[in-house]
Amino acid sequence: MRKTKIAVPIMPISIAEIENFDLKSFQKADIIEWRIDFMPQNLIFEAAALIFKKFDMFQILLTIRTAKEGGALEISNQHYVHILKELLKYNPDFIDVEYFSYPKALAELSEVKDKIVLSYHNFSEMPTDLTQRLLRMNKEKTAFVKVAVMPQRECDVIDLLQITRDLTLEYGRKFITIAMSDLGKLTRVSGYITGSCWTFASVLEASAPGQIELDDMSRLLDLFENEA
Ligand SMILES: O=C1C[C@@](O)(C(=O)O)C[C@@H](O)[C@@H]1O
Repeated sequence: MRKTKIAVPIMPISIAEIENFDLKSFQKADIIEWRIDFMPQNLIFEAAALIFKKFDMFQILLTIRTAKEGGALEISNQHYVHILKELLKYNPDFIDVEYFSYPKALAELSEVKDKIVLSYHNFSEMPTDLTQRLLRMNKEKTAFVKVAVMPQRECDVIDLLQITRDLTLEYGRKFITIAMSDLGKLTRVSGYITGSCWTFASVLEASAPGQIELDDMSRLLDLFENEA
């Protein structure tokens, strides 16, 4: 039984693109991450009805990756929370909330704290205060805490592996940590060692540097996590 869940981001920019997704391509995924930030805002709620219907056999993570954290959308706190609150009617399994960029959002979504993946993304570096950030996020007692950072050197990757293991031993399996780019690829398949409980893999296109294609990811996790 695989330990690490595989999340696959989808980034449709039109209704037709949603209708054309081939579900067979996603069979090995556990979670579908809808990257809402790619969808034209006037189509978000029409798209939601289609996505929750089409991917009803998967767990669904809602993510608005804002421009503040490497995403495609400039958005106010009020609008960020409004969209996420409106989409609650589809009963998503998980909701990504950018903790440091939208500090008011968590309190405004507190009724669904058990669905929240509290997140932090840094596409420039692995910040020296990452452990402090993770500890601060952990205190909010959300379902998961997720960071995706950009390593500049090998020791950044090794440090992230160690930080993840240490926090998991101390606070339990609730951390999702990723070092992006090719340099960081090891962190995407090391959950069996570090305790990082999800990984993100790609179908058709990657939503971040270093993502491994879903079929390869599935084979790698089977190799690392399933008893011979
Ligand atoms: O936070 C993450 C992780 C990610 O950035 C990655 O590196 O695979 C991909 C994003 O879509 C997702 O929201």
